[in-house]
Amino acid sequence: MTSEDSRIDWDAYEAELTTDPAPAVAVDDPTTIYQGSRTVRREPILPSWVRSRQAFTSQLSWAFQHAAHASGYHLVRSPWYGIQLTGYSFVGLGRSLLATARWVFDLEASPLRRASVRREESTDYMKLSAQRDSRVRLRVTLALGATVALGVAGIWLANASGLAQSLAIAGVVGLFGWIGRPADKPIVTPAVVTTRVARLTADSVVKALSVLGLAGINQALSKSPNAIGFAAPISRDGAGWRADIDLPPGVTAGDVLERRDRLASGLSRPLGCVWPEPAPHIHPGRLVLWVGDQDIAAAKPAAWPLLRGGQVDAFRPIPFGTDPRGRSVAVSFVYSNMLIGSIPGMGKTFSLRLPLLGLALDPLVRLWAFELKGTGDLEPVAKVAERYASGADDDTAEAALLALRDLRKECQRRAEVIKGLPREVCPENKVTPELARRRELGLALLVAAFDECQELFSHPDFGKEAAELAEKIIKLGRALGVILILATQRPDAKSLPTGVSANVGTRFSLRVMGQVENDMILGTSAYRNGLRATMFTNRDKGVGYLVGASDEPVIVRTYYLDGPTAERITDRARALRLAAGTLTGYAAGQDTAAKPKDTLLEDILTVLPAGEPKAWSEVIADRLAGLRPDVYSGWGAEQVAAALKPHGVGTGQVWGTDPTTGKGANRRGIVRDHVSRALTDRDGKRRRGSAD
Ligand SMILES: Nc1ncnc2c1ncn2[C@@H]1O[C@H](COP(=O)(O)OP(=O)(O)OP(=O)(O)O)[C@@H](O)[C@H]1O
Repeated sequence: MTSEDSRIDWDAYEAELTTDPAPAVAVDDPTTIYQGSRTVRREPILPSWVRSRQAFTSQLSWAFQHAAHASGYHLVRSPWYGIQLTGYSFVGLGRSLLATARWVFDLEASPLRRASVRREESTDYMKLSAQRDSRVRLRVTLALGATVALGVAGIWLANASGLAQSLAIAGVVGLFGWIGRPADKPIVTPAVVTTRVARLTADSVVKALSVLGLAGINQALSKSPNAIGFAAPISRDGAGWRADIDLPPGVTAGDVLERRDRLASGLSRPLGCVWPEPAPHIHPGRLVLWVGDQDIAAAKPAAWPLLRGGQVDAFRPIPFGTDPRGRSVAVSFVYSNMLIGSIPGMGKTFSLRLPLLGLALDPLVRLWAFELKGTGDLEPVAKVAERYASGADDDTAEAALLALRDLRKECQRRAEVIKGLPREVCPENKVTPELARRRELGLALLVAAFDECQELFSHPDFGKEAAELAEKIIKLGRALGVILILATQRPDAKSLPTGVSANVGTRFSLRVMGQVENDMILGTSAYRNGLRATMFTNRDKGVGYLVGASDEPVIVRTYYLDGPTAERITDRARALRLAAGTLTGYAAGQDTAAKPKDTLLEDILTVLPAGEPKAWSEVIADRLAGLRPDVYSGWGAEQVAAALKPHGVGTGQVWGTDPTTGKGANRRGIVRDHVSRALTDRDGKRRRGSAD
């Protein structure tokens, strides 16, 4: 710990940050109360789409889109409907004339009359004939009246406007066409075909569980067909069915999760519809099975709520994705760092870019972005980033390392600022929205993203120092408004330091291949607790387990924002920043990502005069801080050793005298000759380089 550190009670900061301000996104229905063995379920008074503004607007927009779709569909087909109706109208006219004639001449009673003739019942026949005569007389009069009325209407129509004539002709053709239509062939085909999804039943669930090949389930079922319990009736939940299952003793939800594909096969549903989740807070054998009506991978991703416009408050959670049930899931970057991991090509960069775009829409948030693969996927963010670098080379890795060093210093500066504030302004010793808004304090959220961070952490020269710095920043920066977002495609101990992976608050794992990677990203024991990002398939792009954003881990499909959309968002964010006067650094054309000139070797030779061949590293660090406090303040022996390593200068045991105790001791130190030799080598190389 450096002298700067000792003035700050870092542990106190840590202890105060035990609560996560992100609002809970309940996976399990909170209206379910468990009363011993009985489950009582309170049905909500209002349907969920009325209670949530987002659900209400989505329902409304669905209705609108449905109506618009149906109108468009029928409008396009209306000429064809007209042709068909005209054709059928002749048939309809014939049918109508025939039916009128049958009615006028009472033909429906003629079989009765013929029967009375056959039976030679003259009284019956006389009665029927008399009835027919009176009926026909009345009906002929009515028919004549109707014909006269039609004739008058025809004469009026002949003199009416063209529009009235067209409407009348369309009406008559439509009416007769409708009457003449064939019974087996509808003229108007439905615009929306509703596919009925089979209801999820307890029987189908038990059958599907019994084909998983799990001995525990099969043995239990052979003893009792009721070995699989249901904690609550299977019910509709969002656009799918939900079953709360109690697996037989000894079987865990994780066992089932591993066989998600077999479960889907047993249920005869697409894999992307079948989402088993553990509920370890109830017990390890509780499985919450959600079976969606639609394959999540095939479904159109929901639109990002921030797409439409407006500004963002970074102290509120940023919309990140939707759970399989279609509910929005947000991630808070206040007091919480984030780690994203997966095998290549599953959507890490998209998942990292998404919150950066959201945070960019808060003009007070300072953004640093480093993309160590060199594909330029974070390019849209560069327009608003205070620091930005992209590349798979050493220079970019070094720029990222320098950024970490500066973040560390920034943490120390912020801690000093906060310490100096009156208790009533800053009672909890951490950055609040009010403090972040006071620009003179410089406490606005500073979010630094490192995509493909394994390139930095496994770098032969910078890796060790970067890992140490990242761990410190992750532990201490969050209270001070300095937040890291890291994404890696190689989550192993070498590429993702355990000090880093153990301390991040929010974790998002897209598809990974094994338990070790799974637990590196989602946290120790995640796999054992049934959180298995191994169950995702190659089709599940952008789909992962999100841990730490809410009380319960949740499966999330990230909102999909492609490159052009990201550009549009950062254009908006840039305009907001220009208006607020917060566009600084790289985005404002100042090259802050450029490395400051490295004068370490010269500086060491300055503080270690020729008459002093060796000195302890800590002594050198103190002297360097005296020489250039802006560059070296806060450095200790470790930093000096790490910074010298890329120059090929190592440290060794050096005999010296402790200035405070006056006692001699052997400690790690530097030999002046090594430094001057490294300087000569470097200058020689530079000369040769410029000569080439
Ligand atoms: N939410 C999403 N919905 C649908 N497709 C997505 C989603 N997120 C990402 N994808 C798709 O996944 C592909 C890979 O995304 P991305 O480049 O972020 O992967 P990656 O994990 O960073 O890959 P690599 O490790 O190779 O850099 C993209 O082309 C994108 O189309």
